[in-house]
Amino acid sequence: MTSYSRFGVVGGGAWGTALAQLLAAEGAPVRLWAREDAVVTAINAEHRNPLFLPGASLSPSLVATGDLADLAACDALLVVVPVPFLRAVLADLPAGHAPLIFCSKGMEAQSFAFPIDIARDVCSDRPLAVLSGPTFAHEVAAGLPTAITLAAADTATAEALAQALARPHFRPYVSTDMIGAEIGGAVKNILAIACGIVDGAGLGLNARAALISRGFAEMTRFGLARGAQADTLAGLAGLGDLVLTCTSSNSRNFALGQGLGRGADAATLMADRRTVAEGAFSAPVIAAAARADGIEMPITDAVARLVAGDIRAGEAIQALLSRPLRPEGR
Ligand SMILES: NC(=O)C1=CN([C@@H]2O[C@H](COP(=O)(O)OP(=O)(O)OC[C@H]3O[C@@H](n4cnc5c(N)ncnc54)[C@H](O)[C@@H]3O)[C@@H](O)[C@H]2O)C=CC1
Ligand SMILES: O=C(CO)COP(=O)(O)O
Repeated sequence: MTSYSRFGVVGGGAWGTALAQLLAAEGAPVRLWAREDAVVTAINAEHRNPLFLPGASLSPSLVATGDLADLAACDALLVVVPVPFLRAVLADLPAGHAPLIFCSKGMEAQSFAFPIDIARDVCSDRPLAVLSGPTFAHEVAAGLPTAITLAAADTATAEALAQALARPHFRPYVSTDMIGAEIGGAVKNILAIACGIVDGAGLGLNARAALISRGFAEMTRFGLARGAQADTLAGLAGLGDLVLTCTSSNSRNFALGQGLGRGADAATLMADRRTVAEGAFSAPVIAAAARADGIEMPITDAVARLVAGDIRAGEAIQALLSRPLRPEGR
């Protein structure tokens, strides 16, 4: 079995930093590329990332760089760049054949591409994998128990990467369903915004449970139509992550929804934010992709219209509640 020991991480936000720390915690050398000079300096000088992962102490074996060329010698790269910026960063990667493991959760505007599709366009000669599941960055950085889906095109690659990433408290479950893992993560971000809206508007726990179930039905309809496996959507990368981020204001998507539910407008909530709420980018994209495919996604559609500022939370809730009654299986 191929083994991987020199990991590089592309992206110095909360999740890239937490994954780099996971791999470097026992002293293994890990290289992390960050876009911000302040992140590179803080990681190398103080072993911290106060911009994106405040409170976490990082291993001295984690070394940051602002130059992607410094990742050329790595034998596997975790790519943790928000999807809207992914294509540009991939185009600047040094040439090589190291596998790319995609950890971002979203769909690109216009192209309707998931990270794996973007990689096939930009750097088709590398093995590709997806790492996705219920994984708050600060918990992984703190060494708390976590399980996650690791999907690759073939079982041998998925098993080799899972073996290299596994730690006593970090358990990757192997899959060959990359599209299922990508769709689970991208759609749950949108549904976390919806659940935050319900919470912010004080609509109660019954409403939240209804949204999680009906949201999962949307995720499943969209996923199956694009070739995802039902087991993946019902697993860690789908339902598992949906439950995590629909029930905690530690989720940036949920917290954004809470603001919308309290009546703030999306533009104000989105202005000047440094951290990402991928669901806000993905909602209009996935809503449009579903519409083009004739797939009903009313919750996703409502979040897309709210984020665009076309409607306020009260109107979105009213529209969802007044939809015609229907059989549960649809
Ligand atoms: N934070 C978390 O707990 C988890 C996040 N994710 C996913 O990981 C991805 C990255 O999220 P985080 O690390 O949390 O980000 P973050 O919100 O902590 O930081 C924002 C990131 O976006 C980058 N960025 C901003 N503008 C950019 C540009 N023009 N070009 C390239 N990069 C730019 C910043 O450098 C920074 O790395 C997202 O898709 C998110 O859904 C997945 C699992 C857990
Ligand atoms: O994806 C996540 C945990 O699995 C993080 O969710 P947020 O991006 O909503 O914070």
